[in-house]
Amino acid sequence: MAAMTQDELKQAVAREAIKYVVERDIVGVGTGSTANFFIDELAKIKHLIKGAVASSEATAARLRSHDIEVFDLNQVLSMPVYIDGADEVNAQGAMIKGGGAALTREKIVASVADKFICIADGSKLVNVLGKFPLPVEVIPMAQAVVARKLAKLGGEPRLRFKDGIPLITDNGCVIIDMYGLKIVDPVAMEAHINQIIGVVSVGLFAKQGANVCLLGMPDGVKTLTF
Ligand SMILES: O=C[C@H](O)[C@H](O)[C@H](O)COP(=O)(O)O
Repeated sequence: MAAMTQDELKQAVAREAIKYVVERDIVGVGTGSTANFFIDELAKIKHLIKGAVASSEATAARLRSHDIEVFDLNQVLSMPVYIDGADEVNAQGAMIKGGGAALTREKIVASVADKFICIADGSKLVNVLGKFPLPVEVIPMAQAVVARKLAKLGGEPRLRFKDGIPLITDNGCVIIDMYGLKIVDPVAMEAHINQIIGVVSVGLFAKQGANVCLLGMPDGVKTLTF
């Protein structure tokens, strides 16, 4: 039997995540290629849910393309689950996110949900977070001062570019990626970066990490519960 492709692994966890969707309620939806597979699965049961809250403009557009109603978070008091991918996850459920530049809205939507269901192919599980560059969303005028402060943490801060120009997020901000940072204490690192003036948010989801992680493995979906 041929080995499963990464897309097939992502599709498998997206399918599994549907089991966590609560009928007649709102589901928080993340951003990225794995979340896109989830949206396509969600479309198949859209008649059973009330609607969704999106963590990015791209996710909102994909949800709407399937005729899934997208609610403004300001109109939503609570939601049972937030379902999203990750760039790295450790055995305690702490994650690096923001490879798709949606970290801030992802964190905001996730903070309203009762449970964070992380969906990822098995290659995202790591012992120590930090091989994937840690994204930090920053107010543009503070870019240089924040980069200088981030450099003191040991890694190399690099402004993220797209098509030759600095990437601008859905929130009108820039992203500084921290290369080579070994994150031994994710909760402390998240708190430290959060207090740097000019930082909007950091792509470390440690204080509020995943409650469940569905990992796509060659022999099936592995479920980690935290
Ligand atoms: O900003 C993007 C998000 O945090 C994504 O959830 C993360 O980058 C994982 O994306 P993918 O499922 O494409 O690997």
